[in-house]
Amino acid sequence: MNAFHYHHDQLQVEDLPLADIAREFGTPCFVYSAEALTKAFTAYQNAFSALDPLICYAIKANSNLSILQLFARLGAGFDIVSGGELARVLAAGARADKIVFSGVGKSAAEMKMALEAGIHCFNIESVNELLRLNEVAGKLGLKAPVSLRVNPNVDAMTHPYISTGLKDNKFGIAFDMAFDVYREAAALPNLQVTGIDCHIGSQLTDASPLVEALDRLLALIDRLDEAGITLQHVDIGGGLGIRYSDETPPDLAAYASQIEQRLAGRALKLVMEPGRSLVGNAGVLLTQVEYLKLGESKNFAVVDAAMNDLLRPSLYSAYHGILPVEQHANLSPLLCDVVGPICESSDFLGKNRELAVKEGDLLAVMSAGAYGSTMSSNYNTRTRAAEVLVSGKETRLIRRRETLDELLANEKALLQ
Ligand SMILES: Cc1ncc(COP(=O)(O)O)c(C=O)c1O
Ligand SMILES: N[C@@H](CCCC[NH3+])C(=O)O
Repeated sequence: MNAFHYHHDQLQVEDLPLADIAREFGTPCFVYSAEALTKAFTAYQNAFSALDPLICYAIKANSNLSILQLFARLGAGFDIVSGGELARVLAAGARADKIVFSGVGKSAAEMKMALEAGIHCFNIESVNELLRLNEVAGKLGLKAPVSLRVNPNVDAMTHPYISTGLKDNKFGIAFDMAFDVYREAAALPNLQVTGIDCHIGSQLTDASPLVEALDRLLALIDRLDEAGITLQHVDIGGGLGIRYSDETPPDLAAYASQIEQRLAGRALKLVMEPGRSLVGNAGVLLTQVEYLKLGESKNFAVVDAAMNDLLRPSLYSAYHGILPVEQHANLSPLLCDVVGPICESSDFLGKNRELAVKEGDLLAVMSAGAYGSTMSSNYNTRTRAAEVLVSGKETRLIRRRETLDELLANEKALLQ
């Protein structure tokens, strides 16, 4: 059964009505199912078990410390993109040697932090980054483990803003330049070349571009091997999509078997960086209808969550299902846009939805576990939402709702 399901007319998470959570913790509030998170992670472990991969959860999707801790306990490694994310995973109890560090703009200070922590490897995205890391490692008297993030120029066939593996994207080292950059890396004294990496985009609903990218990497790995540069791991990134409405995400077992076939007989450790597919459908954003506003050409359900809580609809015109927490059989549905209180026309969570709701009702914005709370902001001086983790009937507040005092503190202290 889906972790979020109706029991009679009540939408529940696991064994608990979402209405109970709203009553206890208020709205807007992110609610996550521990069971759904666990199932998503173990599905990866099971599908790829023959390869014994290092599954590095990409924490940009959801970096709540309790969620990181849950994954760490299941054996996850982590993919990070900043010193802040490094601090988070270490605070959650991650093993440093299971951390990979991606991103195009690593500062010297971030490199130092990660070197001192002893991470698994740096995914290097440019020649100048390579030179900087060599210098930073040299000053510390350390050798930095590196893998080059290669841009394979493969079309991920996803939204242009979240496509990362094409020539025009800022990410990775161009495929045709990669061989020479590897030779440069191998000649630098404070680096140890250990692997290769790519990540071509997010919310992929077809796995074939991922497999095509791997084929390109394997050809390069063979060429490097002939030149005396032998890699120990191949990191195939993340990117597997989830169902937001009617998409059919790639089948994990079928994807795993294609990877398995390609890695058979090779002494290469598999590393992966899934984000969305581990957390996306394990969370919802719970919100309350403040007003129903009936207009001439449009109706609106004005709710207490907004684009500052969940930016995806505004940023990518992304679709998220919106379900009433209590179903009313005798209420006629209203065709409306579900909008927040923010002063932007792009502040919507859903458009043209048929909802049988009245003021004061609760709504669940579905599939909000990934890129929800992590992309939230304080726009319009709105405090960040609470986050609650549910297991069976048990709730755990895993992030307190931000207070206005906390929000103002950094400025108040400097008032003249
Ligand atoms: C380098 C890197 N790895 C992994 C991910 C995780 O991707 P996804 O959430 O699509 O699995 C991202 C985000 O797209 C990324 O930029
Ligand atoms: N933030 C995006 C995905 C980008 C992934 C980061 N590389 C989303 O909500 O879909």
